[in-house]
Amino acid sequence: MTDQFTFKLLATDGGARRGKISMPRGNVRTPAFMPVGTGGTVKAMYLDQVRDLGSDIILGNTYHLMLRPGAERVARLGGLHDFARWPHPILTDSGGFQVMSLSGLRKLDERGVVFRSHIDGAKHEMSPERSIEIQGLLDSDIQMQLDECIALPAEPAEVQRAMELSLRWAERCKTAFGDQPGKAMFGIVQGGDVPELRVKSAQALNSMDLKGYAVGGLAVGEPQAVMLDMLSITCPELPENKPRYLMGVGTPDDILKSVARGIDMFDCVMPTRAGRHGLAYTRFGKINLKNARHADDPRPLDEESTCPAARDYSRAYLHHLVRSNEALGAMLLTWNNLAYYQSLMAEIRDGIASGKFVDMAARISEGWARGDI
Ligand SMILES: Nc1cc(N)c2c(=O)[nH][nH]c(=O)c2c1
Repeated sequence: MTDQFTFKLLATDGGARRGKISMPRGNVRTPAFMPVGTGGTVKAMYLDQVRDLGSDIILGNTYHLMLRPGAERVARLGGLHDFARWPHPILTDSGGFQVMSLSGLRKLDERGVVFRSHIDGAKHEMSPERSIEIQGLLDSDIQMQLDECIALPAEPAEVQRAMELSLRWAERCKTAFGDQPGKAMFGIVQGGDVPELRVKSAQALNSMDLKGYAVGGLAVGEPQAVMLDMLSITCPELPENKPRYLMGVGTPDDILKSVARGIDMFDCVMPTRAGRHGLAYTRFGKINLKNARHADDPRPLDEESTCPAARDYSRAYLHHLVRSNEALGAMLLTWNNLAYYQSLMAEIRDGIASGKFVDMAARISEGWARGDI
């Protein structure tokens, strides 16, 4: 056990990195995938199941939790770990991204954002300081700076304005976070699809000597090639001895290609949201269980999987559950999808450690391309 937040780079294979984040609530093996636990729950899963699949850390959404049940209420009840019965590390986002994507954003200026709740329309103000305060009330282990993420494509002048505002907000978040040895506040690199702005943002955040760095402003509508190009430009500007977190990413293919460019941490709603919509991620590719072709298929999703949802249920049954909109359909497919994502992360970590990342990635990609699923 440790009372400090530390990152150790254990191995590299080309641009891919194998590492370990250590903090008082536990260790995170990187590259790591963080299941999204929006309102203190990973939808359609028991958190013990999430843990048993190999999840070292989950993500909590500050926007949702501040609106309901409320950060002060969670604090009174002992913090998010006790509230949700998840004693392991939690990363919380700043809330800013979801303010701008979910709420009725009323105003954004130097002070912060003013918005109306998508739940009851109540007015809220979120400054960099308030975002860090809320994440502290949640007792979050890794807290994200408040930033402004703009959708792509965007005018370079607008990208620059948002990037520079985010840098000023990073300084304010660093000051508000103060010195919490066992916790971390990560800065977020912005700069859109403009290489020189990405470099400027990364170098400025680097000079703040933060405990970790996220790459934001991607997975916001740009082609995968643009995202990957921005990673190839950004990651070399970030310190080797700090974790790098790509926000909101992604598909298994996104993850493989982003690990190859130096990313250590990922979060994405894709496996959980897809599971609720009848989609299964497998080593053979993605399977849409709504499709009638599965109605009489006695095969499981993957008879070699260690996950009962993938190994013990026929595609015909899963198709029936999905078409009947049965809750068990969402539960089993979410279970399968998170199991697949965590098995992919374990395979990636092993591939890097053994110096076989490139061959491993090629083999996995070939499996997806088989198509006879
Ligand atoms: N794709 C993205 C998902 C996210 N949750 C975020 C975010 O929380 N902050 N900033 C970002 O740029 C961002 C990008």
